[in-house]
Amino acid sequence: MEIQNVINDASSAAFERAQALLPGGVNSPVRAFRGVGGVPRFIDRGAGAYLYDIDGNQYIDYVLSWGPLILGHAYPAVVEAICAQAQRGTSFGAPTELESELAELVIAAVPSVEMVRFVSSGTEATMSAIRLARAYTQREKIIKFEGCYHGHADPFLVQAGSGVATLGLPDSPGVLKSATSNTLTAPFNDLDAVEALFKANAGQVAALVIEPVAGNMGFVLPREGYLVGLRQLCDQHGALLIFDEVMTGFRVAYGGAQAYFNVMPDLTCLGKVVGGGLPAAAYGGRREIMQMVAPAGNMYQAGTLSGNPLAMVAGIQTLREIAKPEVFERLTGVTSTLCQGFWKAAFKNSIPFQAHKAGSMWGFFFAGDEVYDFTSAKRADTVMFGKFFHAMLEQGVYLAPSQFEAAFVSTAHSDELVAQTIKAAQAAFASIRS
Ligand SMILES: Cc1ncc(COP(=O)(O)O)c(C=O)c1O
Ligand SMILES: N[C@H](C=O)CCC(=O)O
Repeated sequence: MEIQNVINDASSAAFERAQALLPGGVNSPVRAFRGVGGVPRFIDRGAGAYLYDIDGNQYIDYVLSWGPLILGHAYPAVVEAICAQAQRGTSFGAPTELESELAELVIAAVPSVEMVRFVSSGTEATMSAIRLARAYTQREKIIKFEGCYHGHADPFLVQAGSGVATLGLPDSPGVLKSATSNTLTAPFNDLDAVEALFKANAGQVAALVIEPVAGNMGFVLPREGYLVGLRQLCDQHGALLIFDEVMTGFRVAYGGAQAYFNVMPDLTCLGKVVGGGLPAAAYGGRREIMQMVAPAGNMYQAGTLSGNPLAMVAGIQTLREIAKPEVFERLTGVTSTLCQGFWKAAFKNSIPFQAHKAGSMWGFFFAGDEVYDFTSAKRADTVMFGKFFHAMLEQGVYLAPSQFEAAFVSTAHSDELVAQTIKAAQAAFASIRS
């Protein structure tokens, strides 16, 4: 194994300083490396597919800011657009034409979206979408899935994935029982469980919200027919279907998971790629439902920095670039090569393992049996994951520091970098065997 990145003195010092100032030394839990141990790398800069830490180590980055950077770090057209906009002002608190420009791109791309409202984070998007669903249906309950993560708003912090799963936390203290008493949960990929919930709560379910491809319990694909089945159950029971495409939007396909699987939700939440690496997110859907949002209607939702011009131009440039047909063809090919390469290397070392993908989003488990829900995801070997993660980090490959996260590729991940990553994986599997 070719070890490159073992010196992390500067990151260690920075982490010590940060821990005295910020809870856990970070501003979002998974970054703290608690799922894998060790010192989180403090980042100096990013360029293309690479991250550089403050000790001068270079990494091929498969986290990409947790998904947004589909063009890689500091993509020139995006940086130029942000700089040009910054010269003209960073925020106005008044409408700009940029918001309509990005809205037109979103509506053209995402098949079920006819109108859109921009917000600043995925959390705001999902929180607002369920408020809207409740207002529209005049019902109170929602169904979510074990291991799915929809941001940190109170009603969603029930059996949540991502950092909640990484840290093995129970549902969060501080969240009132009354805030979650209308949240029903079902296992992912189990239509019968959803049908039973609808029957037991007849006429009370406003919406079913799902990550159509789960990326916050690790990467888990929906089984054949599952999303169509959910669509049918929602129709039968008068509930709205909400796809949380914060992660999958513009990622598994340009039109998101709904285009990839050809299943249309009533409302869609977007984030990450839509802001091109700046804080923008959105919710949108059928015009008739979206017209309920204030000031067109009376469902209230607002934001000082919503539709921020810097974020709008970053989103516009990003979507323009990735709309080119050849982009997704290449991204999908690169992701397939990575998954196959990892899987073959694990197999060669007799390590129970699986890797899966959709478009430019992928993930893997140290598990021999099929992973199809949160329970089976939790059976995966997190100790092996931790060893593999560090073996890769030492060879200059930056993966998400938790088994319960997904991985991403960008247009900057060349065939050469992918080959280098697979070579590192071969060495990592060999080093962690037994
Ligand atoms: C599927 C999904 N929904 C919602 C969120 C929340 O987004 P944010 O972190 O921007 O609030 C995330 C990520 O954190 C996510 O992956
Ligand atoms: N899984 C989360 C988002 O997709 C990871 C981001 C975070 O919690 O910081």
